[in-house]
Amino acid sequence: MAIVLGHNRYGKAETRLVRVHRDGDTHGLVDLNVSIALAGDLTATHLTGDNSGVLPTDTMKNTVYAFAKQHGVGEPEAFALLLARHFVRTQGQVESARVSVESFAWDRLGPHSFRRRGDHTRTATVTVTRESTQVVSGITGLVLMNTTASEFHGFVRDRYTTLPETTDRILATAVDAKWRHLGDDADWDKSFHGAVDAMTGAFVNTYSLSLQQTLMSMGTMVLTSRPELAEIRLALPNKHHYLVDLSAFALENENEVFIAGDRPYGLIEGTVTRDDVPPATTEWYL
Ligand SMILES: O=c1[nH]c(=O)c2[nH]c(=O)[nH]c2[nH]1
Repeated sequence: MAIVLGHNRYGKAETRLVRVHRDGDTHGLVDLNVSIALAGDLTATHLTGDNSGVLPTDTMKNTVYAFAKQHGVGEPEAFALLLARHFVRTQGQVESARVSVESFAWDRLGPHSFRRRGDHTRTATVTVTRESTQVVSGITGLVLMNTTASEFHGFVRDRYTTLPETTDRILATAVDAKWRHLGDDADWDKSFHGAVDAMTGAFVNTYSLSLQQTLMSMGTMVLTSRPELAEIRLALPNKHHYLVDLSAFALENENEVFIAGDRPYGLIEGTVTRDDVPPATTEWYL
């Protein structure tokens, strides 16, 4: 009996690419998850660990980011073809390259502001006692991004701080918010949509020096435009987008090619309150 190697392939899975196409102040946005699998003569590495025919998966990831800079990113099919043909053309030992792309759709909110398409969840929690009624409305999973108009600098530096200061970064978050109503007979739909529009508008229109500042601006806009609301609690994950260092490939990255980070993420939380209203009757945001 002989044990033999069967079908095999390898590659880099789930390279998260965000490509910003800058046309002055107006930006385009492409958000992809790219997976690459190469197959061919890979017997040696499996049988003896001879890697002379193994293009590192790390290189495949780099190629995704470098091609995004060099060629831009249009339709997912076109970008996948570009990558797959490159690996087959340049690597003689590669017989087949499979490139799979997931493309996340974003709707435009402004020249450089976007909302990720897809469902967010509207929430409502009411607490009734013999003495009181409390209505709390909210939203989760409202994903927003500004591709510029966001800076972060002047922060504390200690011996463990490596974060560079920036005057131009992506600011992205998935809004998780709850807000407390003063009464129990509002026009709930109108109030909900008004609050969401106010939050979204504040995110889009605030030139941000920190996500904390943006949080305050969102809460303030909701309370100033919705007199039926007493306070709002916001939990904003800072969905980090890391600038890809393309200098090893003699390419400049002028805030165009980003790694969409998954975790860890910053989590900025805060309550914004009107100071002339009765306090909550329960721990309303838990
Ligand atoms: O807006 C931000 N606030 C922070 O507190 C923080 N911390 C960090 O690393 N990046 C950021 N960004």
